[in-house]
Amino acid sequence: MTDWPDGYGRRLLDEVDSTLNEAARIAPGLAGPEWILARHQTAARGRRGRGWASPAGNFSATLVLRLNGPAQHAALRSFVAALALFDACVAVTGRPEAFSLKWPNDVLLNGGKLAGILLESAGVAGGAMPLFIGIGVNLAEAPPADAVEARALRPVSLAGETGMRIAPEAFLTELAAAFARYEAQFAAYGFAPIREAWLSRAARLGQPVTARTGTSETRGTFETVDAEGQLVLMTPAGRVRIPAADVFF
Ligand SMILES: O=C(O)CCCC[C@@H]1SC[C@@H]2NC(=O)N[C@@H]21
Repeated sequence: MTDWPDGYGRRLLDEVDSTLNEAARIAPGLAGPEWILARHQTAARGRRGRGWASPAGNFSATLVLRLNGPAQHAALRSFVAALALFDACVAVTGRPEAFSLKWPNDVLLNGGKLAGILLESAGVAGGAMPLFIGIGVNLAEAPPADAVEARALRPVSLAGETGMRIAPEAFLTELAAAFARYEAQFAAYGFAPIREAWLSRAARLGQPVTARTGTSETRGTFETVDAEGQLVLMTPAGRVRIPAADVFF
């Protein structure tokens, strides 16, 4: 059985608007990192202003962290969280080959989108930056395919793809333990080992992908992720580094 990691708090809510909103409300009173898990969210949000379906049975949580390091390290926590999510998925299913990571931080199962991460921050308070890592996993149910953009990957659920029913509380224990391990590695050795581990689980490495930023699109071969976490594409016009985008396969 996996132990809850030392130094991390947790609270369980029946219903909340969004665990990200709850994180912002409680952060000023927290002394250390805290996981907030909600059975149901009434106003969950996804990346780039999109909504996020959050029915009971799915995993909906936010980790509140206080960061003392350089501001650019905050965004790299999305790779730490994605790796932890990957490991938690493997821990509960025993199927490492079924999962992969899509830049910057989606978890795929059998090639469909299983989980997403949304990072938010709340400005500097007392020298430490509060960072909120919102994580949603379709443990029980996935939204219908027509609820996502035309070129987006099909949404999948863990139950639908594997027949396994995993309780959000059990998933949180695995995720919190994995996050604490990778966070300790990040604190000790920086981004390099996190980057290597992320790349070894990456979907479509060496293959053509399209990165969309606003209204412009860049098509190229997915070469790597650089030391700043940027997507590196080799295009006919040369190597392009992309700090933030939606990626389509
Ligand atoms: O668009 C994505 O891929 C990111 C989805 C993030 C959803 C999670 S669910 C818990 C937390 N609360 C929210 O309102 N959003 C995040």
